[in-house]
Amino acid sequence: MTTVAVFGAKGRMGREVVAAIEAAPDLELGATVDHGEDRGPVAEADVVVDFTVPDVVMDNLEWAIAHGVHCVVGTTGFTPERLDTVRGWLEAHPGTNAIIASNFSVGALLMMKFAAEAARFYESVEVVELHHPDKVDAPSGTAVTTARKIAAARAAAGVAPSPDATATQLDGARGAVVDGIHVHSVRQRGLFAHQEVLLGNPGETLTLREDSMSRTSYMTGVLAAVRAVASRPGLTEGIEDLLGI
Ligand SMILES: NC(=O)C1=CN([C@@H]2O[C@H](COP(=O)(O)OP(=O)(O)OC[C@H]3O[C@@H](n4cnc5c(N)ncnc54)[C@H](OP(=O)(O)O)[C@@H]3O)[C@@H](O)[C@H]2O)C=CC1
Ligand SMILES: O=C(O)C1=N[C@H](C(=O)O)C[C@H](O)C1
Repeated sequence: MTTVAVFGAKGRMGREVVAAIEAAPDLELGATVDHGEDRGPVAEADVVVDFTVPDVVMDNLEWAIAHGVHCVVGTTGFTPERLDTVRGWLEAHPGTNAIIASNFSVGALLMMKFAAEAARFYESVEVVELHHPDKVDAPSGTAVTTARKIAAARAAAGVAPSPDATATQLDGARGAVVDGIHVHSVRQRGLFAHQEVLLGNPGETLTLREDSMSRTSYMTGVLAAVRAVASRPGLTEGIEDLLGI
C-alpha cells in the first residue's frame, strides 16, 4: 500500500485529489496539509501530491525531497530555471523522485501533442486559454507548456516567426509572448479550463480546442503519476510517457 499525502488539501484540486486517493484500493491517504498547517507528518508518506500556488510550491518541494518523499506536482509556475533547481535537489537526494506536469488530463495532453505536430505546417499560430476567474496565474501553465512545445517544433523545422504587422497597440493587446508564440488569457465566470490553438495559412485555418468541464478530468493522470513516481528516477516533466501519449 502506498501512502499519499497532499499539500493544498483544502483547495479546489486538493479536495478532488483527496477523494481520488480515498477511492483507490491500492493507495492510502496520509497527511493532508493546507495553508498554515504543520507539514511535518508528510515526512511519513511515500508520495506527496502538491496542488498549492506558484509562490509556495518550491518551498514544499525542497522540504519533501529533503525528507525523502517522492513528489507529484500539478501546481503551475515552473520555469526552466525552477526545473533546474528541482533537478539539483533530486541529485542531492538520490532515490527520491518527482513528476511535474502542468496538465494531467488526457485531452490537454493530446491537444498539446497535436498542436506541436501541426505547428510546422502553418505560417501563423497563437494560443488562447480560457479559465475560471479564481485562477491566480496567467497565462495558464498549460498554455505556457503548449507554446514552448509549438516553438520547439517550429524551430526544429526551421519555420519563420508568425507574420504580424502590428505597429501600434495598447499594452497587452497582443497577449503574452512565450518563446515567440503569442498567448492570450481569458478569465470568465462560468468557465473552468479551456484552450484553443489557432493555426493559419493563406486561405485556411485549423483550430484545436480542449475543454475540461470538471477537475475529475485530471484524476486518471494524477493517480498514474502517484503510482509511477517511485520507479522513475530523478525529475519527470509531463506525464505523456506514463499514459502512452
Ligand atoms: N496540473 C494540472 O493538471 C492542474 C494544475 N492546476 C494548478 O494547481 C494549482 C492549484 O489550483 P487550485 O486547486 O484551483 O487552487 P486553490 O487556490 O483552490 O488551492 C490551493 C490551495 O493551496 C493552499 N495553500 C497555500 N499555501 C499553502 C502551503 N504553504 N501549504 C499547503 N497548502 C497551501 C491554499 O490555501 P489558501 O487559499 O488558504 O491560501 C489552497 O487551499 C494552481 O497552480 C493550478 O494552476 C489546477 C488544475 C489542474
Ligand atoms: O488553475 C486551474 O484551474 C488550472 N490550472 C492548470 C494550468 O494553469 O494550466 C491546468 C488547468 O488549465 C486548470
